[in-house]
Amino acid sequence: MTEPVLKLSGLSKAFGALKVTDAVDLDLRPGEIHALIGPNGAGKSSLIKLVAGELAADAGAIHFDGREISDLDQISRARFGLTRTFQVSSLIPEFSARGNVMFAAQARRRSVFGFLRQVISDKDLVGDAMHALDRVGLADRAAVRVSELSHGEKRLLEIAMALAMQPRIFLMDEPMAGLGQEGSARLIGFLDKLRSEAPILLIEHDMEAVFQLADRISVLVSGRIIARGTADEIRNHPEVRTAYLGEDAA
Ligand SMILES: Nc1ncnc2c1ncn2[C@@H]1O[C@H](COP(=O)(O)OP(=O)(O)OP(=O)(O)O)[C@@H](O)[C@H]1O
Repeated sequence: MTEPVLKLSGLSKAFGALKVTDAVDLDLRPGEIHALIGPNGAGKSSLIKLVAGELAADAGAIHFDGREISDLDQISRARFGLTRTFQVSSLIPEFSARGNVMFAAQARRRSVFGFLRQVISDKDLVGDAMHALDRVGLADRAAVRVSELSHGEKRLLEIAMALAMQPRIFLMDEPMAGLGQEGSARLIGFLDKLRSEAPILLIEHDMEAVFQLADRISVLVSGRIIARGTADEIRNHPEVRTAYLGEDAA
Protein backbone atom coordinates (compact mmCIF):
# COMPACT_ATOMS: atom_id res chain seq x y z
CA MET A 1 0.00 0.00 0.00
CA THR A 2 1.16 3.57 -0.69
CA GLU A 3 2.79 5.26 2.28
CA PRO A 4 0.63 7.99 3.80
CA VAL A 5 1.80 11.60 3.43
CA LEU A 6 0.32 12.48 6.81
CA LYS A 7 -0.06 10.13 9.76
CA LEU A 8 -1.52 10.93 13.16
CA SER A 9 -0.96 8.40 15.94
CA GLY A 10 -2.68 8.54 19.32
CA LEU A 11 -3.09 12.30 19.01
CA SER A 12 -4.68 13.83 22.10
CA LYS A 13 -5.60 17.29 23.28
CA ALA A 14 -7.67 18.54 26.20
CA PHE A 15 -8.91 21.98 27.18
CA GLY A 16 -9.17 21.56 30.95
CA ALA A 17 -11.46 18.59 31.52
CA LEU A 18 -12.72 18.62 27.91
CA LYS A 19 -10.99 16.06 25.67
CA VAL A 20 -11.29 17.58 22.20
CA THR A 21 -8.94 15.05 20.60
CA ASP A 22 -8.92 11.61 22.17
CA ALA A 23 -6.22 9.19 20.96
CA VAL A 24 -6.91 9.87 17.29
CA ASP A 25 -5.23 7.72 14.61
CA LEU A 26 -5.70 9.01 11.08
CA ASP A 27 -3.76 9.12 7.84
CA LEU A 28 -3.88 10.81 4.46
CA ARG A 29 -2.63 8.97 1.40
CA PRO A 30 -1.40 10.43 -1.89
CA GLY A 31 -4.25 11.34 -4.23
CA GLU A 32 -7.06 10.91 -1.74
CA ILE A 33 -9.73 13.03 -0.15
CA HIS A 34 -10.20 11.95 3.45
CA ALA A 35 -13.23 13.61 4.98
CA LEU A 36 -13.62 14.23 8.68
CA ILE A 37 -17.23 14.55 9.73
CA GLY A 38 -18.99 14.82 13.06
CA PRO A 39 -21.50 16.87 15.03
CA ASN A 40 -20.86 20.45 16.14
CA GLY A 41 -18.20 20.58 18.83
CA ALA A 42 -16.87 17.09 18.00
CA GLY A 43 -13.33 18.48 17.69
CA LYS A 44 -12.88 18.62 13.90
CA SER A 45 -11.40 22.13 13.74
CA SER A 46 -9.20 21.42 16.75
CA LEU A 47 -7.76 18.39 14.95
CA ILE A 48 -6.87 20.50 11.90
CA LYS A 49 -5.29 23.10 14.19
CA LEU A 50 -3.18 20.36 15.81
CA VAL A 51 -1.97 19.21 12.38
CA ALA A 52 -1.19 22.76 11.21
CA GLY A 53 0.66 23.50 14.46
CA GLU A 54 -1.79 26.17 15.65
CA LEU A 55 -2.44 24.05 18.72
CA ALA A 56 0.09 21.89 20.56
CA ALA A 57 -0.91 18.27 21.24
CA ASP A 58 -0.76 16.85 24.77
CA ALA A 59 0.18 13.38 23.51
CA GLY A 60 0.67 11.37 20.34
CA ALA A 61 2.66 11.95 17.18
CA ILE A 62 2.27 13.57 13.77
CA HIS A 63 4.36 12.26 10.88
CA PHE A 64 4.58 14.12 7.59
CA ASP A 65 6.37 12.42 4.70
CA GLY A 66 7.73 9.88 7.19
CA ARG A 67 9.27 12.52 9.42
CA GLU A 68 8.01 13.34 12.88
CA ILE A 69 6.90 16.97 12.98
CA SER A 70 5.06 16.99 16.32
CA ASP A 71 7.52 19.45 17.85
CA LEU A 72 7.74 21.85 14.91
CA ASP A 73 5.98 25.20 15.04
CA GLN A 74 3.39 26.40 12.54
CA ILE A 75 5.89 28.28 10.35
CA SER A 76 8.25 25.32 10.06
CA ARG A 77 5.33 23.04 9.16
CA ALA A 78 4.21 25.50 6.47
CA ARG A 79 7.73 25.40 5.04
CA PHE A 80 7.33 21.65 4.51
CA GLY A 81 4.13 22.31 2.59
CA LEU A 82 1.74 21.64 5.43
CA THR A 83 -0.61 24.56 5.68
CA ARG A 84 -4.28 24.96 6.19
CA THR A 85 -6.56 26.87 3.89
CA PHE A 86 -6.74 30.53 4.80
CA GLN A 87 -9.96 31.64 6.40
CA VAL A 88 -12.12 34.59 5.42
CA SER A 89 -11.12 36.14 8.75
CA SER A 90 -7.46 36.18 7.67
CA LEU A 91 -8.02 37.99 4.34
CA ILE A 92 -6.85 41.61 4.12
CA PRO A 93 -10.04 43.52 3.26
CA GLU A 94 -8.33 46.67 1.89
CA PHE A 95 -6.18 44.65 -0.54
CA SER A 96 -7.39 43.43 -3.91
CA ALA A 97 -8.05 39.74 -4.46
CA ARG A 98 -4.77 39.63 -6.39
CA GLY A 99 -2.91 41.42 -3.57
CA ASN A 100 -4.06 38.81 -1.08
CA VAL A 101 -2.95 35.91 -3.27
CA MET A 102 0.39 37.65 -3.94
CA PHE A 103 0.87 37.75 -0.19
CA ALA A 104 0.45 33.96 0.00
CA ALA A 105 2.64 33.43 -3.10
CA GLN A 106 5.34 35.55 -1.52
CA ALA A 107 5.23 33.55 1.70
CA ARG A 108 5.76 30.39 -0.33
CA ARG A 109 8.60 31.77 -2.45
CA ARG A 110 10.35 33.09 0.64
CA SER A 111 10.18 29.74 2.34
CA VAL A 112 11.38 27.86 -0.76
CA PHE A 113 14.06 30.24 -2.01
CA GLY A 114 15.23 31.49 1.39
CA PHE A 115 18.26 33.73 0.95
CA LEU A 116 17.22 34.68 -2.60
CA ARG A 117 14.17 36.47 -1.31
CA GLN A 118 15.33 39.90 -2.43
CA VAL A 119 15.20 38.81 -6.07
CA ILE A 120 11.55 37.74 -5.95
CA SER A 121 10.00 40.19 -8.36
CA ASP A 122 6.48 41.56 -8.37
CA LYS A 123 6.14 40.12 -11.85
CA ASP A 124 6.71 36.57 -10.55
CA LEU A 125 4.23 37.11 -7.75
CA VAL A 126 1.59 38.61 -10.04
CA GLY A 127 2.04 35.62 -12.37
CA ASP A 128 1.64 33.14 -9.50
CA ALA A 129 -1.35 35.02 -8.13
CA MET A 130 -3.14 35.31 -11.47
CA HIS A 131 -2.61 31.62 -12.15
CA ALA A 132 -4.18 30.69 -8.81
CA LEU A 133 -7.10 33.12 -9.27
CA ASP A 134 -7.72 31.79 -12.75
CA ARG A 135 -7.92 28.22 -11.43
CA VAL A 136 -10.75 29.06 -9.05
CA GLY A 137 -12.56 31.23 -11.62
CA LEU A 138 -11.73 34.59 -10.02
CA ALA A 139 -9.33 36.00 -12.64
CA ASP A 140 -11.80 38.69 -13.72
CA ARG A 141 -12.18 39.77 -10.07
CA ALA A 142 -8.42 40.11 -9.47
CA ALA A 143 -8.42 43.89 -9.07
CA VAL A 144 -11.50 44.03 -6.84
CA ARG A 145 -10.97 44.82 -3.16
CA VAL A 146 -11.71 41.93 -0.84
CA SER A 147 -14.25 44.05 1.05
CA GLU A 148 -16.30 44.24 -2.15
CA LEU A 149 -16.27 40.51 -2.89
CA SER A 150 -19.28 38.34 -2.09
CA HIS A 151 -18.99 35.72 0.64
CA GLY A 152 -18.75 32.96 -1.97
CA GLU A 153 -15.96 34.80 -3.78
CA LYS A 154 -14.07 35.20 -0.52
CA ARG A 155 -14.29 31.45 0.05
CA LEU A 156 -12.85 30.85 -3.42
CA LEU A 157 -10.14 33.39 -2.69
CA GLU A 158 -9.10 31.35 0.35
CA ILE A 159 -8.64 28.36 -1.95
CA ALA A 160 -6.65 30.46 -4.45
CA MET A 161 -4.36 31.55 -1.61
CA ALA A 162 -3.85 27.94 -0.59
CA LEU A 163 -3.04 27.01 -4.21
CA ALA A 164 -0.45 29.81 -4.38
CA MET A 165 1.30 28.25 -1.37
CA GLN A 166 1.66 25.02 -3.38
CA PRO A 167 1.20 22.82 -0.31
CA ARG A 168 1.94 19.10 -0.19
CA ILE A 169 -1.45 18.50 1.41
CA PHE A 170 -4.57 20.63 1.77
CA LEU A 171 -6.27 21.00 5.14
CA MET A 172 -9.71 22.40 4.43
CA ASP A 173 -12.23 23.46 7.06
CA GLU A 174 -15.73 23.67 5.59
CA PRO A 175 -14.85 25.05 2.14
CA MET A 176 -18.49 24.73 0.94
CA ALA A 177 -19.97 26.88 3.72
CA GLY A 178 -21.92 29.80 2.28
CA LEU A 179 -21.21 28.95 -1.35
CA GLY A 180 -24.78 28.20 -2.43
CA GLN A 181 -25.79 25.30 -4.62
CA GLU A 182 -24.08 26.39 -7.82
CA GLY A 183 -20.88 27.47 -6.06
CA SER A 184 -20.73 24.19 -4.14
CA ALA A 185 -21.21 22.15 -7.29
CA ARG A 186 -18.36 24.03 -8.97
CA LEU A 187 -16.08 23.59 -5.95
CA ILE A 188 -16.87 19.86 -5.78
CA GLY A 189 -15.70 19.55 -9.41
CA PHE A 190 -12.56 21.51 -8.61
CA LEU A 191 -11.63 19.53 -5.48
CA ASP A 192 -12.23 16.31 -7.34
CA LYS A 193 -9.39 17.25 -9.71
CA LEU A 194 -7.23 18.91 -7.06
CA ARG A 195 -6.76 15.64 -5.14
CA SER A 196 -4.33 14.37 -7.79
CA GLU A 197 -2.06 17.37 -7.09
CA ALA A 198 -2.16 17.09 -3.32
CA PRO A 199 -4.34 14.99 -1.01
CA ILE A 200 -7.02 16.78 0.97
CA LEU A 201 -8.10 16.41 4.59
CA LEU A 202 -11.60 17.81 4.36
CA ILE A 203 -13.90 18.94 7.15
CA GLU A 204 -17.33 19.46 5.66
CA HIS A 205 -20.91 19.61 6.91
CA ASP A 206 -22.35 19.32 3.40
CA MET A 207 -22.92 15.57 3.37
CA GLU A 208 -23.75 15.48 -0.31
CA ALA A 209 -20.31 16.93 -1.05
CA VAL A 210 -18.65 14.51 1.39
CA PHE A 211 -20.35 11.42 -0.05
CA GLN A 212 -19.50 12.56 -3.57
CA LEU A 213 -15.85 13.40 -2.95
CA ALA A 214 -14.41 11.35 -0.12
CA ASP A 215 -12.35 8.22 -0.73
CA ARG A 216 -12.55 7.62 3.00
CA ILE A 217 -14.60 9.19 5.74
CA SER A 218 -13.69 9.32 9.43
CA VAL A 219 -16.43 10.11 11.92
CA LEU A 220 -15.44 12.08 14.99
CA VAL A 221 -17.70 12.23 18.03
CA SER A 222 -16.53 13.84 21.29
CA GLY A 223 -12.93 13.80 20.09
CA ARG A 224 -12.92 10.09 19.22
CA ILE A 225 -13.03 8.43 15.82
CA ILE A 226 -16.08 6.17 16.06
CA ALA A 227 -16.07 4.90 12.47
CA ARG A 228 -14.06 5.00 9.27
CA GLY A 229 -14.87 3.76 5.79
CA THR A 230 -16.04 4.53 2.29
CA ALA A 231 -19.12 6.66 1.64
CA ASP A 232 -21.31 3.55 1.40
CA GLU A 233 -19.89 2.03 4.57
CA ILE A 234 -20.43 5.24 6.53
CA ARG A 235 -23.92 5.83 5.14
CA ASN A 236 -24.95 2.40 6.38
CA HIS A 237 -23.00 2.36 9.65
CA PRO A 238 -25.54 1.94 12.50
CA GLU A 239 -23.54 3.87 15.12
CA VAL A 240 -22.96 6.76 12.71
CA ARG A 241 -26.61 6.90 11.77
CA THR A 242 -27.62 7.28 15.39
CA ALA A 243 -24.76 9.44 16.60
CA TYR A 244 -24.39 11.76 13.67
CA LEU A 245 -26.83 11.45 10.85
CA GLY A 246 -29.61 11.74 13.43
CA GLU A 247 -31.47 8.65 12.29
CA ASP A 248 -32.94 5.79 14.21
CA ALA A 249 -30.60 2.91 13.48
CA ALA A 250 -33.19 0.32 14.41
N1 LIG B 1 -9.21 27.30 22.70
C1 LIG B 1 -10.20 26.61 23.28
N2 LIG B 1 -10.36 26.61 24.62
C2 LIG B 1 -11.35 25.90 25.20
N3 LIG B 1 -12.23 25.14 24.53
C3 LIG B 1 -12.13 25.11 23.20
C4 LIG B 1 -11.12 25.83 22.49
N4 LIG B 1 -11.26 25.60 21.14
C5 LIG B 1 -12.31 24.77 21.04
N5 LIG B 1 -12.83 24.47 22.25
C6 LIG B 1 -13.96 23.57 22.51
O1 LIG B 1 -13.58 22.30 21.99
C7 LIG B 1 -14.70 21.63 21.44
C8 LIG B 1 -14.40 21.23 20.02
O2 LIG B 1 -14.35 22.40 19.20
P1 LIG B 1 -14.05 22.33 17.64
O3 LIG B 1 -14.17 23.72 17.12
O4 LIG B 1 -12.78 21.61 17.39
O5 LIG B 1 -15.28 21.44 17.14
P2 LIG B 1 -15.82 21.24 15.65
O6 LIG B 1 -16.09 19.78 15.51
O7 LIG B 1 -14.92 21.85 14.66
O8 LIG B 1 -17.19 22.04 15.73
P3 LIG B 1 -18.01 22.78 14.54
O9 LIG B 1 -18.52 21.70 13.63
O10 LIG B 1 -19.13 23.43 15.32
O11 LIG B 1 -17.09 23.75 13.90
C9 LIG B 1 -15.88 22.59 21.58
O12 LIG B 1 -16.61 22.22 22.72
C10 LIG B 1 -15.24 23.93 21.77
O13 LIG B 1 -16.05 24.80 22.51
